[in-house]
Amino acid sequence: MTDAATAAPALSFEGVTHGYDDGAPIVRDLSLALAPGEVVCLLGPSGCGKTTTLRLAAGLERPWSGRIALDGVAMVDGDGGPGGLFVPPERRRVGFLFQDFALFPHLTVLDNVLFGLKGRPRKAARARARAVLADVGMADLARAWPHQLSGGQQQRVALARALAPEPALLLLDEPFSGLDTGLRRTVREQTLRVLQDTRVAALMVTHDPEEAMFMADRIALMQAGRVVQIDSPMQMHHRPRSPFAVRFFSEVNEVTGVVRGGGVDTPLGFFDAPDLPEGVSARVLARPEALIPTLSGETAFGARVVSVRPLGHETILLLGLSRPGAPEAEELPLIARVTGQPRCAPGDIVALQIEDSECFVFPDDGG
Ligand SMILES: Nc1ncnc2c1ncn2[C@@H]1O[C@H](COP(=O)(O)OP(=O)(O)OP(=O)(O)O)[C@@H](O)[C@H]1O
Repeated sequence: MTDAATAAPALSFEGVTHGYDDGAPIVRDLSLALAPGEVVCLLGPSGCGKTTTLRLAAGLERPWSGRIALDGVAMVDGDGGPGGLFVPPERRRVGFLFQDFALFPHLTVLDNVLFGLKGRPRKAARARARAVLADVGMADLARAWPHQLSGGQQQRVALARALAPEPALLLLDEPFSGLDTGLRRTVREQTLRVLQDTRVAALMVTHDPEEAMFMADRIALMQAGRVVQIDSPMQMHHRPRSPFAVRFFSEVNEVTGVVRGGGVDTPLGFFDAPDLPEGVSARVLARPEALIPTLSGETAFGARVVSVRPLGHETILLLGLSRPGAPEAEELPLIARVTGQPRCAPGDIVALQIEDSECFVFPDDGG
């Protein structure tokens, strides 16, 4: 067995519930465990409780109930009452990286990193600060002031400062959202490399599915205070467990039908549904890339091209699926995403083929 399989989790939440003031709970009975060195992204819509979860791990909030442990050592246990265990933030070995970096403007890069190393012998602290600045590729700028640095460089210094005290866990809250698109990609890659090199476990909040897919060993998808699915990015993509998990990652086409003969017949064709009982209503979610339009192909479905939106290496097609004899106003609107630039134009009729591996069938329970 590997170390990761035998060691205590770097962070664990067991049945943690928390809210603010007397309001409804924001985090609900949440359980989650990060293996040593693992990067987990908390992903979910605005207000679902991601930042609250991070603040609970940091000790900035005391939960109403549940247990939180770092490296197997309890930090919080109990119902939040005076008798329960609660280790304050400064006594948890946790580093933070938040979106506005907040470097101290009156301290040099080196002194910013040294700030987190107070209490260590001076010489050892300087050696550690220089080593961690080298890890993030900022050794040459140790004497610079924050205002002399680009946004990406400032972010790397903030990362060095967070990692300098050798935290057991790094907490990142939307750390790249203040950066513009090109820089964000570069800083994201550098940050991931540093996390992998230092093997620190990290819990990162993001609302950007692409960022979570890129950064995470596992994605914890949150909805209304609960983790509704936790899986690797690939599992999340190939085996979404709910309509919510499909919809959160992209726009989707949705059609419904009733299960008959082991499958469901819909306007987009017949889909196998071996796990659903006969006679129940089912909902099929087809990602835009599941719809493959061709100008000449043989298919049961003809769709009218409503608009063509080139995105560079991909094109989004808005289509209208007609039923024989039905007026245009009753067309079913569909969205397709194709690689490159198709040769069709608005008004063309295209034949649609459906790629089943990008379609998912769920019971239609209104969710
Ligand atoms: N200090 C607070 N006092 C009262 N309510 C709060 C406080 N902090 C957060 N909330 C509420 O808790 C809910 C969840 O907030 P939280 O910041 O955890 O969500 P989030 O998923 O991180 O959202 P976002 O992506 O918008 O940052 C929101 O409705 C928010 O208004």
